[in-house]
Amino acid sequence: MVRLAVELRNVIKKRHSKTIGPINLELPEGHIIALVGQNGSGKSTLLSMLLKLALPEEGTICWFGSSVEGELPIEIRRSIGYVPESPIHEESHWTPEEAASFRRRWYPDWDQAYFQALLDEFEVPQGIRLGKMSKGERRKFEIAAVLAAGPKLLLLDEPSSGLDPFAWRIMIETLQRYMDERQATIIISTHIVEEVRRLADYIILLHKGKLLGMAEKDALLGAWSEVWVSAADEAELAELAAELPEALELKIQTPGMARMITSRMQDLEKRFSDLGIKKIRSRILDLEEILSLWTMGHRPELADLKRGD
Ligand SMILES: Nc1ncnc2c1ncn2[C@@H]1O[C@H](COP(=O)(O)OP(=O)(O)OP(=O)(O)O)[C@@H](O)[C@H]1O
Repeated sequence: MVRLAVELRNVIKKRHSKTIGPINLELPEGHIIALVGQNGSGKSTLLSMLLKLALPEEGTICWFGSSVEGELPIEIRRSIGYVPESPIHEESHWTPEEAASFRRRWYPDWDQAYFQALLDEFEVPQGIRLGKMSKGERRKFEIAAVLAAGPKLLLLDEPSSGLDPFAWRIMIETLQRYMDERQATIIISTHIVEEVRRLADYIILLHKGKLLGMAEKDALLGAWSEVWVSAADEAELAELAAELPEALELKIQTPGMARMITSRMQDLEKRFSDLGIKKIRSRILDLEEILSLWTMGHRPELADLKRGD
């Protein structure tokens, strides 16, 4: 049976005129889950609710199988690591070493050697105040410090914002290794499709406050194709449309050639040969295009944890 790190049931958060939710989600332990969606879709709000920094108006959230009334108990709070979109000001006058000695007192599993190794690998300058660091240097400190506390659940709000490509690669490898070695659950909000492609086991898509679903990344990759076939004119296009229920967004692209997209390429290929339709070429859509199609309403097959994914 799949163990859940977090479960949300009918969770609704009202933000002025905007409503985030209802959100129903089961987030499995030991996986990396990417939270994607356009600006303002509710990603940061969802992460804040997972820490009880924002409280939903409706619904319930369970952490590691327990729902919690009031504040998060200290043992649950300590098992969650959070890198917010903007760093907290309270630590800005400290050096990395001073901030670490404070955090060390709060997190019993703090691993100083791991913290130091990550600072070295990221080349975070030491001896200067966090508030004086560049955005990327501060981000690297935050990632190192959150991992050193040994969380079971890691909430990362756009963690790579400000990182150079070298640091970005270290971050990707570090998170992957951390998840593999500790069976931790990592929820990462991001706009970077390459990050999703490299890291995510599952993808959650939010759009304008609504949850569009959670899908397995591997099921999404390769799910959609763009296909071009010969079609003389609009009359022939209408015939194609009637004969090819698997084809979506069918239109004449250039004289003599029609373009379509499909999530049922094999069925379509068979139909082409049955009907004598001449395929000119096809290509598999990339993840960015698939997420855009999903946002526009072309829902993929969603993850079904009970099926044992
Ligand atoms: N503290 C707040 N008070 C009122 N409204 C808020 C607050 N925080 C966020 N909102 C609103 O809630 C909606 C969701 O915001 P949120 O920050 O969760 O989106 P996001 O998906 O993380 O966006 P981005 O990609 O830009 O970081 C937005 O319309 C935003 O204006």
